[in-house]
Amino acid sequence: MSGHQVKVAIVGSTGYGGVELIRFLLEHPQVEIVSVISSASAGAPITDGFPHLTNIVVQNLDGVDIQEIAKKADLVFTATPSGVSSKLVPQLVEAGLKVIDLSGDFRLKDGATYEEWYKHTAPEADLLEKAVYGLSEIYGHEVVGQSLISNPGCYSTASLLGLIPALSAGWIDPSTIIIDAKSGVSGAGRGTSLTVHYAEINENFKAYKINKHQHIPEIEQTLAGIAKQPVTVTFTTHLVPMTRGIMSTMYATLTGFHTEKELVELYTQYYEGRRFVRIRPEGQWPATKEVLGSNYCDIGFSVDSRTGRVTIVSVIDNVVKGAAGQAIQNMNLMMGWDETLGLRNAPVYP
Ligand SMILES: NC(=O)C1=CN([C@@H]2O[C@H](COP(=O)(O)OP(=O)(O)OC[C@H]3O[C@@H](n4cnc5c(N)ncnc54)[C@H](OP(=O)(O)O)[C@@H]3O)[C@@H](O)[C@H]2O)C=CC1
Ligand SMILES: CC(=O)N[C@@H](CCC(=O)OP(=O)(O)O)C(=O)O
Repeated sequence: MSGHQVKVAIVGSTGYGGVELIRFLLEHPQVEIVSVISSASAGAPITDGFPHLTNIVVQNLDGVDIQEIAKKADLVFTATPSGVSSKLVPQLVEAGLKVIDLSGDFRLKDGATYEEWYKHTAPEADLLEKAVYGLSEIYGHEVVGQSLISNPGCYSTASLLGLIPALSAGWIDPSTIIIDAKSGVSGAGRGTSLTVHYAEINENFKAYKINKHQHIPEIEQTLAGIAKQPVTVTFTTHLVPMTRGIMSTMYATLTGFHTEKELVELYTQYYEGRRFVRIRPEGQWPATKEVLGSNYCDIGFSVDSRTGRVTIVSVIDNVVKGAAGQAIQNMNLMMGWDETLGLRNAPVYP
């Protein structure tokens, strides 16, 4: 497909994930955005809700009309809530479109597990089977040439990229993993709720969904595939009064004696050639601002010889590597392009 522009439509283009897709796709050399779609604001200019796009994006928002989308586009990003994607995606697939879904609806292979954690009706089993889980650095080879990609969760991306090399090498005991994760409030989407109300979150720091977060089964499913045995994790999420960024701080017992230098070498080797994962040298840990606005995941380590545990710190921008950026990375892989196309910007600093 590399000879011509791929025509892309975005369902959910009035949300944070959708608007971030637009920002990156405007710079993508192989893509033309042919339709930006909203269920609530069809017919209005996108600039009504997003004046920062004035003069950059001229399109009016289209409604959700599968046949119209199929006439215009080759590929669709569904940046829609869980429970919405499960209904839209089958129709888009049926219409012959390539689909990259940003919601949690197609990540879990077992429909009953999905229904337990998401409280929505699961998609049909054949589509769950067909959807490729697009954790790009780990399963990018499976994404190539596919037509339905399920983009990973934001917390899951930061946590899994930080854990997989050590687990895969057998260096950590899979039964001892604890993930302590924090997110900026854009992770909750653009819809207003009391949780993200300024007066509730400003100068506040709170844990939520402890042991109940919907990314737990996604993380466990993936880690079990790597460890080739069932894995359970303790997972706590927190809201931080900042706009973007996720930090997953993770703890696990080492199976043998390994130094920080060895961990740096293991991870550097594991992610060799993967531009978007950056391993910090010994004694350095990443901060969320060091990946802001970029598709990078930065990872650092500390080994505690007193306890025999390793601490792994992994950071991403939730809206980029945790959503729109990784979705575009998956489109690049799906199409057989360089995975970095449209995503080469440095983080925003300060
Ligand atoms: N924000 C983040 O950091 C991350 C988000 N995600 C996931 O990505 C998806 C989008 O998230 P985000 O952008 O933050 O969410 P937002 O709440 O900001 O946006 C949701 C979008 O979905 C659209 N929408 C809602 N209902 C429907 C419907 N019935 N039909 C069509 N479109 C609909 C809304 O458009 P309108 O109301 O105009 O119709 C809006 O554009 C979600 O599944 C989320 O869980 C995943 C990882 C990270
Ligand atoms: C801060 C915040 O609320 N973050 C969201 C992130 C999850 C998300 O975006 O939903 P998916 O399950 O589709 O990945 C949450 O914790 O539920």
